[in-house]
Amino acid sequence: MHIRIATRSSRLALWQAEHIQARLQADDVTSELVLIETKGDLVLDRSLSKIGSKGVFTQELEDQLYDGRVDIAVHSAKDLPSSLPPGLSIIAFTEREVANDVLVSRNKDLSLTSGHPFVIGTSSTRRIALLKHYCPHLTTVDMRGNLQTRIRKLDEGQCDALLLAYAGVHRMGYDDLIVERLPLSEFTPAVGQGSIAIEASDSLDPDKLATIRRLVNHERTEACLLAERSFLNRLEGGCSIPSFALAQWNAGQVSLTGGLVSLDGSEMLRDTFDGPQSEAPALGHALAESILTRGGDTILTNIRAQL
Ligand SMILES: NCc1[nH]cc(CCC(=O)O)c1CC(=O)O
Repeated sequence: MHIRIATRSSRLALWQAEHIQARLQADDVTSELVLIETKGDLVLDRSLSKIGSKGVFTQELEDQLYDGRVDIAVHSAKDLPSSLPPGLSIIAFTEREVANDVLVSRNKDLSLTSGHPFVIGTSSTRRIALLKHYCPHLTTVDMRGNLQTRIRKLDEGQCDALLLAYAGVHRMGYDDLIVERLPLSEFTPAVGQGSIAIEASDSLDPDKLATIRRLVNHERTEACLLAERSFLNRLEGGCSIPSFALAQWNAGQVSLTGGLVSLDGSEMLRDTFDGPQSEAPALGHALAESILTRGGDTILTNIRAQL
């Protein structure tokens, strides 16, 4: 069996695609990578929320899936919109890496809780809003580009620290620069953070589908991500909305915590729902309903007006 894999060409994307290749190789499946640039890679002078929330890092890969030029596309699960274009599905999720956000700096003394002001580079609306809520003494500067670019900007002095996903920092070998791992209870990650998702056309050969699922999919992570993605889907939020959610396995059940924070950090809504694996999508829906009825709908309306 031979699998053609579409991937972005950033170092992180290549690491992830090669990780999938290694998984497939365990069963003598051969594969090749097809490197594709996306709008999110090419347009670096505007924030993601201004480029457009949906499919900024995925659309050009999806075009290849439709054409049948590739069998699968490999993405950070976090970068995949909560509803996919017709005819495309996620067929597998890898076991989630440590999901936390981390503070990255050359200065080991920096901490979000020290009370000392400093400047954090990030372009994520979620991270900016959470920082405004929990750490109003800190300031942020816009920082886009891949991980290597951001670390260069850090070294040039454009900021004192970066706020990043542990998963990407670790995969790129920058663990030495981690000065703090942020608590999941406050800096709850973005939906999907830390897992790698495999996207395919619904017309993918069933033998390939079964083989890829067997070699790559992690069932518990899949249940957790179904819960998180159902939450995001109900909020109709892409990566431009400061929502957050993390589902975890707890005594045989899925426990989903998530919510929404206003852009200025002043309003914070959170809730937790637990249930059996089979009800994972319903948990996401219930969480979204809770957040929306408690004022989340107004927060979302305001956010959409401001972006
Ligand atoms: N938004 C970009 C992005 N998409 C996935 C990751 C990291 C890897 C992951 O979370 O799986 C990152 C960088 C970051 O947020 O620090």
